[in-house]
Amino acid sequence: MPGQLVLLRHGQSQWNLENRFTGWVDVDLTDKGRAEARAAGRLLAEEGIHFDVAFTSLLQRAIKTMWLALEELEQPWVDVVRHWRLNERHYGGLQGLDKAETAAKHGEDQVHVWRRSYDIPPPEMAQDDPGHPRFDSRYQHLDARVLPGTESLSLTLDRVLPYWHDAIAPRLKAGETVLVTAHGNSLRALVKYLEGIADDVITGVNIPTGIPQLYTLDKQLNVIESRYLGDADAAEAAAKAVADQAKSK
Ligand SMILES: O=C(O)[C@@H](CO)OP(=O)(O)O
Repeated sequence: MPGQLVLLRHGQSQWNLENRFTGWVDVDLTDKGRAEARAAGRLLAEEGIHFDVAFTSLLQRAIKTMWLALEELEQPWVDVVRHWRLNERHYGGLQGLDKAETAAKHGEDQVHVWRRSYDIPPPEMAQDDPGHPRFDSRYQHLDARVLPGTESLSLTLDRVLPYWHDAIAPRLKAGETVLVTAHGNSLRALVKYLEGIADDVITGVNIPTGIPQLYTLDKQLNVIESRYLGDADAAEAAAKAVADQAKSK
């Protein structure tokens, strides 16, 4: 019997609150985000989940969400593995910009293409931009050629998948229960792969902050069942609110 998989998007971050494109910028959680992370831990406790391993990105909003959820779950001892391949999709030149202002300037349709199309990346961040990941010490051990200056969802999936196959899938196949705490778009990429969602359908998928999504998988890791824990209507409303972030006011 393969194990269970829980996907958890981080709680509200400072730039979720300010409605700014975030990507690889390492913003912290807000108080609300920390509360969401703890609430996620309580939902996992109610479900009686016992994790064997937890994977997360190199960005503090995901790392801290994972800590807080595991603390609330009273499983702070669970093995934790952090990896850059679980980082958020790199938002290129949009990082730091206000989503509604960007929609007012470029049009909602263009911003929807940048946010949700499968294979059209946002404008690229210049290689010499001080915010480029090649100047960030946490990525210094990597070949600079793998570090993105922008990413579409398709490019995000291309860099998440090798890590899924090498590190995460073997643990599930061994029967372990696995937590992946990551980001709106790195998780959309994974969800697209796991559920076999078509390129034109993934554009309508939005992942709410801080609500655990529980997957039951078969031996080949095909999805048997998936559901958000807690109140289904609340999860749906929260996903819609994410979709609406880039409406020009
Ligand atoms: O800003 C971002 O990095 C992401 C996730 O917060 O935003 P969006 O939902 O617009 O893709």
